[in-house]
Amino acid sequence: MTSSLLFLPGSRAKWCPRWSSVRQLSHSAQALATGSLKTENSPSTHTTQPTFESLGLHPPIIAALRTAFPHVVEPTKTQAQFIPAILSGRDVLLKDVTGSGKSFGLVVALLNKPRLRAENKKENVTSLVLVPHRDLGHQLVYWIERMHSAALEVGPNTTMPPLESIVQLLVRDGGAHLTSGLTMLKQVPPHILITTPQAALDVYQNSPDALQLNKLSSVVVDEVDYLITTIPRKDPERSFHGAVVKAQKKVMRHPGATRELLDIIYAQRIRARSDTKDERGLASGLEVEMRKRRAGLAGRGPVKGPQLIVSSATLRKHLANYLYEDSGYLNPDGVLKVKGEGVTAKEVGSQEKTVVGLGGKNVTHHVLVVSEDGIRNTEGAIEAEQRSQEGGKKLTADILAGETSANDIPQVEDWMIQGEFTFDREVGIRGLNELTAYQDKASPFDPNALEAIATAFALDVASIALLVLPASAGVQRAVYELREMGVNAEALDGRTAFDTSREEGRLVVCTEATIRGMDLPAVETVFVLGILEGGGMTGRSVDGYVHVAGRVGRLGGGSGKVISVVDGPDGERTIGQILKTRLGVNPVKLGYFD
Ligand SMILES: Nc1ncnc2c1ncn2[C@@H]1O[C@H](COP(=O)(O)OP(=O)(O)OP(=O)(O)O)[C@@H](O)[C@H]1O
Repeated sequence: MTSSLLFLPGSRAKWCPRWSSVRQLSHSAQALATGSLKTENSPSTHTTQPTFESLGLHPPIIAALRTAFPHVVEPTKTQAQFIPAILSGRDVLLKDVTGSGKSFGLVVALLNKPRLRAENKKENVTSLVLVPHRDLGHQLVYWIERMHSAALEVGPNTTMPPLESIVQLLVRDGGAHLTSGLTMLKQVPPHILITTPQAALDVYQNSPDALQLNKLSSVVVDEVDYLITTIPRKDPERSFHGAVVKAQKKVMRHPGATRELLDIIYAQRIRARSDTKDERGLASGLEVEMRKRRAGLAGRGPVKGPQLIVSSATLRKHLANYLYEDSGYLNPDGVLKVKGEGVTAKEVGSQEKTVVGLGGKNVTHHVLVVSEDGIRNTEGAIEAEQRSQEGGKKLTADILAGETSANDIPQVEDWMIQGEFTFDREVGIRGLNELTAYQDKASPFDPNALEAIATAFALDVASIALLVLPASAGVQRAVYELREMGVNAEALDGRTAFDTSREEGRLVVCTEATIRGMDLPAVETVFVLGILEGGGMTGRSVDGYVHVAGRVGRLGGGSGKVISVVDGPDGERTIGQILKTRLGVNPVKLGYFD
């Protein structure tokens, strides 16, 4: 196996240091990577501000990065911790607030990794990146595309691999993953393959050799808590033991595409792990057995397998424990656990020093309650002036690590464990005018709720707003209803979402499933219809709110509004608990609904 790198202007010898020499570039990067510097929760261990150079990234990649994204000058704290670890091949458990640059940093680090080649010099897929939905895939590809074009700009006479040999996206769009997608994958195995777990599994089942899962160098699971369902560990002191065991069994019966893939990729690690493991009760014993069977394992083997990186803003304890202690996916020696503290506004060029998360200091949260009687602010909402005196709270992912309660046992619905979410893109192709089918069918949406959203959109939004629906709601139907009310609404489409030349004054409709991890810096307001993640007061609904709210005020610098629209006393009580009790946020009044 030999290595070469991407973005290689001019002579490879000049621009393509081997990884061993790259590591010598920076003592601090090495120390971070090997764990001899304390990294978890301790960004202050740096005496000097880390730079992309000091982390060990290659100069051509840094040049392309800064040309394509002029606002990205130096790494965020969290990037400074995990980029060296990724470059050195360590496994990483990554948790930091929304908008702290996790996905972006992952992409940059993977680009920098040595290109994997087989003995016969044929290129292999180096990194497999699993994302929960196609639009996040489009976003990651878009970032790489921009860096690729910038690299050509920086060095127009350079030898540049074509984009498809750097990155490919494999999703189930009309079955393309098994036709043109598969053909391309076989012809030109890309350095980075971005895919939804279900599409990857289909390809594996159809053509096992195409993905070369046994040769990968890295596997990334982005938004891991959306892709892997875990159940809080049973607590014998509590009365909900039966419910836990039932939920665990359901997850084991339907592990979801992500676990199935990881079971295949990490078969050897799992075997080594399960051979030495104390089986601690029904759940783990049964689980190990099921997974051994799926992986077709027998006998003892060495601990091998590609580096695994998992990431989310909301990585709850039971998932982290599962990954770390039970799954067998991680290499027990030297996993780097990054638990970030968010991004300081100072880091992104503001004078403010407050640590921000959940959209941060300049993001306000609002609750509208709708009923037959009209639209009102929630009881107890504070005046905007009062809120600005209080200032923003320090909200970090730590708040979300709360105790397990009976309510946190998720209702394991099929959509939660399938690992792929789809919606009909036909509307974008045919045009909404042809959608007459809805005319004769009663709307599933509360007209008062849509009216509240339409009114707030008209009064409040100058640029782009998001409307986030529960996962099972019909996006196209909501678009239709809103258009009937005169709102310039459209369904989220990752292929066009980043086109900044498009007109503003748009309401982009999506579900909580299809907005996970999306970075749309122009979004100034997020509307949330109802309570997400099943409707009740659970850890998942808190996390759901955090992810959705994190679509505004990205990287701590921006401002914005998150407006929840609920109906009835239950909805009002639940959103109140999520905001005030779990997240420590006071809802603020929207003056025009007084
Ligand atoms: N080092 C940096 N300096 C300035 N901006 C950055 C830096 N890294 C990333 N960004 C910007 O921050 C934004 C958020 O990045 P990204 O989507 O990677 O965050 P995230 O932590 O993955 O968020 P989420 O948890 O919501 O998925 C992007 O617009 C990206 O351009």
